[in-house]
Amino acid sequence: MPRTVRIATRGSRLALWQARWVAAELARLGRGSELVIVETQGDRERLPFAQMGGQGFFTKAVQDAVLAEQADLAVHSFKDLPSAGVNGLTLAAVPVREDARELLLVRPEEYAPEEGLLPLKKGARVGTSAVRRRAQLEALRPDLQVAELRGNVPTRLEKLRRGEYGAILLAQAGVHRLELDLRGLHSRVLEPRLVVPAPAQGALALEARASDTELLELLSRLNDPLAQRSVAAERGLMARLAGGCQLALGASAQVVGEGGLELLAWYGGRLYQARAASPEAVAEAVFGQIQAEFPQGVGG
Ligand SMILES: NCc1[nH]cc(CCC(=O)O)c1CC(=O)O
Repeated sequence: MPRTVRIATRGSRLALWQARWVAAELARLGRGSELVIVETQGDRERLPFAQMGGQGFFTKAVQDAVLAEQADLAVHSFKDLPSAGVNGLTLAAVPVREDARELLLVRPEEYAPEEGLLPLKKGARVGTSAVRRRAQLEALRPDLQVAELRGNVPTRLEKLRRGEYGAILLAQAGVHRLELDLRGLHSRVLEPRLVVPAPAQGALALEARASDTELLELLSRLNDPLAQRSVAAERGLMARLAGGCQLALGASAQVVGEGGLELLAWYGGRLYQARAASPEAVAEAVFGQIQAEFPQGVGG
């Protein structure tokens, strides 16, 4: 009998949904699993992200559980994972990706389809905690009042329903996976050219110990090459800009033609785009464009 795989995950509804999805995929491959729930710094502290020190608030404790052999497999929202790898762990698979696009949810009284770029009344109060979302919203619609919003996906929706915000901007993937009830709200999925999603948004990262060859071999069967290549391009750009989720960077890659990649990025108030044959080449091409635009240096 092969051993049961212990899956380390955060305890949020979305994280549990994702871990259970991986458990179901493992069951499909004939392997049993159990969940090991880990509380992370991001679950304990409710500070705005910009005020939290370090990186990997949502991922480090989950990785530590695998390194300490309290679990075998870490399941993360890929976009929460810092670019720097962790010694002893390997990215084992990037499964089929959910919709990577952003979703704007609007209360009826703030909805204004005729307002153009975003269907929001002038001066609407929009909730988000991501520096990237704030920067892109302010660039698109300087009239908006962007307000800090923390909490898990269902909590954010609850705060919108209570009227604390006129609208919120979040990942379509989380709302989709949790099948949240959006009745009574206007919802608009935003194309990447309008609001560029975070690198790796909608993708999962499956990490295991580098020494666990038996599990790495099993997990490789959950890898989706299209998801892996698009994420590699987006994160390749993020790594070159030396940033984590605190960086106001949007990046969205598409596999085009015969395995080529197109990468769209938003950084410092403008859009960039390139096509190339590999994730590394397309990340390098867009990085070059950004460097040319910011000769004093980028990142930080
Ligand atoms: N930082 C929180 C986070 N991490 C992953 C997701 C959504 C799911 C995903 O992108 O895969 C979210 C919520 C959000 O941004 O709305």
